[in-house]
Parts: sequence; structure tokens; C-alpha cells
Amino acid sequence: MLGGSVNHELMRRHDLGKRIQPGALTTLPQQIKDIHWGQLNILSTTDTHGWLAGHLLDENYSSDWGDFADFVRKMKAKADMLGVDLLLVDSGDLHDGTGFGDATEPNGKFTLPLFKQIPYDLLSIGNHELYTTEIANNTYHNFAPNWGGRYITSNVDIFDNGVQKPFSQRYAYYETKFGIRIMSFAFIFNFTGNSNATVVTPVGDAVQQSWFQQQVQRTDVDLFLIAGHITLRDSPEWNLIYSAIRQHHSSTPIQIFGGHRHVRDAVAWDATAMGTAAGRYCETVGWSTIDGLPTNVTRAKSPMGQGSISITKPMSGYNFTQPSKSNLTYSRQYLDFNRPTFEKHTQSTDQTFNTSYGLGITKNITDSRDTLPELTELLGCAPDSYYLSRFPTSDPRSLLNYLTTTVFPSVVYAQGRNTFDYPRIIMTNTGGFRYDLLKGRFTIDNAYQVNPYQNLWQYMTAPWGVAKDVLMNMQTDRVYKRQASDDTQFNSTTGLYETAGYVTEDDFGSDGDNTVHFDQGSANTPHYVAANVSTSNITDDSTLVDVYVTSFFAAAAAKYLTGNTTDWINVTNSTGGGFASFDTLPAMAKLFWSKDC
Ligand SMILES: Nc1ccn([C@@H]2O[C@H](COP(=O)(O)O)[C@@H](O)[C@H]2O)c(=O)n1
Ligand SMILES: [Zn+2]
Ligand SMILES: [Zn+2]
Repeated sequence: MLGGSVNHELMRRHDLGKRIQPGALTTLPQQIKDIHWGQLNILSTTDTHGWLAGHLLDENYSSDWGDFADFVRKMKAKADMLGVDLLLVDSGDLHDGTGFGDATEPNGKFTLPLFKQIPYDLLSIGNHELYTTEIANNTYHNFAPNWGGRYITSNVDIFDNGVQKPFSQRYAYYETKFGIRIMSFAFIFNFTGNSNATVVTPVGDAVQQSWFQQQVQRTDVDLFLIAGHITLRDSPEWNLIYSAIRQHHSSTPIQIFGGHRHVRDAVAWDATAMGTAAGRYCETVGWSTIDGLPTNVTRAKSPMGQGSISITKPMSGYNFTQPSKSNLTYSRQYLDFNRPTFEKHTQSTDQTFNTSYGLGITKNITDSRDTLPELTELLGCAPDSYYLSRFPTSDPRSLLNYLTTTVFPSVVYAQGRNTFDYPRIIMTNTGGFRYDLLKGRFTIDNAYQVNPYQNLWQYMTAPWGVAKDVLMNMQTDRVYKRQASDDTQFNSTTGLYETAGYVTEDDFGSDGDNTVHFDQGSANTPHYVAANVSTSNITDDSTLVDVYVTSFFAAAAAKYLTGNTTDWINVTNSTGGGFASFDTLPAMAKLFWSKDC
């Protein structure tokens, strides 16, 4: 049951001036399914983006990193008791997403040491570890070496004092406690936005390299366990990795952990190759199990629980020329990141769940946050809730709709250029906006969650004839993507309650969500959206308009205007400093929202 004690505990621990979402606070019993324990069990996370303090406004995901630490430790003890293996995998993107992670110098000052407290067995790098030289260097020097050879970067290099070196280990070979021989690689997608202190080798080239060919041809492997900061579904990179392994191992099991797309998903390549992705932002813990692997150790006890699954919908494009049948059985569940879930699967209660290990981490979060009082400073009261991807952009409840109809026209303009004499087009990449804007208190922490980026607003003047098509042209330009997919309902069949949340359909069916929710909704978003301000009376293509973009995609947008990137002029704030994408909602809050929430 989602207990009220969870919220009181959170308020006590973090006391962050939290706002409670209408309908989000519930003490009502919900259906959390049992999980199957297999021969090999894997807990996975991805795209945590600094959300280690938990979701203070959404009880579905209200646990913090201390709770997760105790959950992991208890699950490990349970695995030992059952005589089965339990591994932990993370697929990268630790930065950019919360004030707790990003409002420090260096970025991740508090979050990275906390992340290191969890005994991960395999980690991959994400693109958010590679955008800036500062974060890349910090990851290289202070984070990757922590993992005893399990922070694997199969296709990333770094310039260390001018010398190009592997960022970390390229692969790892190891044997589990109960005798499964594993070969691990970890890749990032063919990312091109990395700092020039680093090199990302396209996956297709990396799998041709001699070190990979040597390792992939080993015969002493029971399982290829691969992490990757790569979208799981329909990914050319995963298909290349899968094929490179299958070239030498026609049926050796391959278990993949993807990420980057911020969704829950599971994909079957063939009957012994499957992958899972565990969502985003400490909302989801992935649970994947395999039975039937060869092992050189006799297990003490049998695995337990129901739940092995069969492939219901093989990934499109794959025709199962590789094994279509096997003796392996799989299960997968997407666990909600909350105390009732963690307590249920560890047979604990609110009183018995936490130990000094988890409580120490929670205290560390509270103490660290106390050194950042500015995070909870009230900027204004958001007048309503606006959702990033639950509703189409035409819907007034869509954040992108609110930005283009209200926020951008109100606050994005260069000094003095907000009158009818200056028609404006204000465009953003939708990927820059990363989380919902929720009604009530809006703080610096919330600002980081909605848009953490310091991309500078810039403008140039262009004739309406070209400016009017810039949005359409950018939709098909190189993609800076982001796509994704409160209340409580009583389910009279189960006699339990359901909250709005994820409802996932993957290659194994629709029973993957461990807590039963009703669908919170999802809508595809375009890659860019724009506000047109004072343009409705323009009849002449030669009329000049101001086109606003951010520095993140200014070079691409220039191609459709003058073609000249030097024509962009930075928008400045009242003190002459830059005005960044991060500053947009705080400016709106300060100027236009009530201060009495
Ligand atoms: N300076 C930046 C960097 C990235 N973005 C947006 O974030 C997206 C990547 O985030 P993931 O968590 O999906 O890796 C990227 O596609 C951009 O849309 C940005 O706006 N500014
Ligand atoms: Zn991400
Ligand atoms: Zn990513």
C-alpha cells in the first residue's frame, strides 16, 4: 500500500517546501505484482539524471537513493539465500536534470559520490557525461575508476594530456557467484555532440576493431551481458552489436540493457537475445530474470515465483533466423521507485525496511541539500500543471503549448524588441524541456528539472519569406530528439486503487508494469516547436522578422535563414548577462506568476 508515512518521511527527510499534486497523495492500496526470481536476476537503472533525492511531487516515485540502496542490499541478501545470482546494471546519463545534481561546482558534486554507494556490476557512459570537457574529465578521473573495471566504454576515448586513450575498460570478463561466465561490453550510440576532448567511435567501426573481434570470438562465454546508452527499439547500433555477436555465437544468450530514450521497454532479437530499458529519472527499477543458463555450480535452492514470459511480438524487422526456440525462460518487470514496492519485494515493513546504510545515504542527501538553500527558493506559483508528453501540443495542458502560447511571447525577446514593430518567431528543440511543470510552488530545483540547459537565447533578423518555413525545415533537420509517451481510480475487479502512471506494451506483452496503473497518456512530440508573435498581419515576404533560437541548434537553424552563424546576436538579461533556456521559466515566474501559492 502506498502509505501516508512515505510522504511524511519524505517531508521530514528533505523538507523541501514540497507541493502536493492534487490526487497524487494516496494512502490507498494498489496492486503490486509478485516478481519471479530466476537463476540470474538483474536490477537495472538508466537515465537517472541526478534524481537521487526522489520525486517529491509524485508519490509513485517517492523513494530516494537511500531507499534504493537498502532495497539493493536486501535483494542481494535474498539472492544469496535463494542461491541465485543478482547483478546490477546502469546505462548512463547521470547529469543534467535536477538542481541537486546540477547546481553544484563541479556538476554532480553530491550526486556522483552517492551513486558510487550502490554496488553496480556493469555501467555504461551516457551522452550527458560527454557534452562538456569538465564533466567528461571528472567522469574519467573520478568516477570511472571507482568501478573496478566494470565502467565500460567500448567505443569512447578521451584525450589525456593530449594522448588519446580508452576512456575506461573496453570490456570485462567475469564469473558470477554461481558460476555463469559473462562477457560484457558497453557502448554509447553514435553520438556526435560530444566535447572535443573525447572521441566516440561509431558502433559499426568499434565492432570491427581487433580487441572486440578477439573477445567476441572467445568460446568460454555463457552469457553476453551488454549495457548501452542506446535506444533499445529499432536501433541500428544495437542491431550491429547483436549481429557482431551472432556472427560467432549462433545461440549464446545475449542480455542487453538500453537507455537514452527514457522509456520502459523490452525487446526480443531472437529466442536467446533480449533487452530491457528501465525508463528514466529514478522512476523505474528494471527487473530481468533468466533461467536455464549453463553453470558450473550446482545451485543450493530452486528459483521461486511465477512469471516466465514468452515473446508475443518480435521486434519488427527481425525474422528469427537465429534461434527461435530455446530452453531459456525470461521474465521482466518495471518496478516503480517507491517504498511500498521496495518493501513488498524484500518482505519488509515501513519499520524494518531501512538500515543504517540507506538512512546514512538519505541523511547525506538532506545535509547536502541543506548547503543549497537556493534550490527551494520560491520563484513564483505555477498557475496550472502542464505536461511534457501526456497530451498533444495542441492541448492547453501540454507544456509545449503553454511555452509557445504564453511563456515565450512574454519573456523571450532582446531588449526593446517586444513591440508590434518587431514580429518574432521563437523556436525551441523540444528535447531541451525534460519534465512536467506542476501547479503550485516553482523553485530553482523545479527549473532545473524542466530545463537544465544553459543554452543561450539568440536571434537574427530574416525576411518572412524564409523565416516562416524555419520551423518546418528544422523538423526534418538533424534531430535533437525527445519523444516519450492525477488522479486515482478504483478498480472494482481487484478491489484496489490505480494511480495514473506508465502502461507499457513491449515485445513480451503488457504485463511488465509491476504496479498496475491507468494510463497517464502519451503523445508524440515534434522535434521543435515555435511561437509566432505579431506575425499575423504580415503579407509581404520581404518583411523582416526576428527569429529566436538557442545556441544548442543555432548553427542548424542558420542554414535555413542567412546561412551565416555569425549573424546570431545573444539576447541579454537586464544586467547585460546571457539569457539561457534554463532562465526562461524563472523569468516567467518572477514577472508574471503569483507569489502566494
Ligand atoms: N545542451 C543541451 C544538451 C542536450 N539537449 C537536449 O537533450 C537531449 C538529450 O538528452 P537525453 O537525456 O535524451 O540524452 C538532446 O537530444 C537535446 O534535445 C539540449 O537541449 N541542450
Ligand atoms: Zn537521458
Ligand atoms: Zn541520453
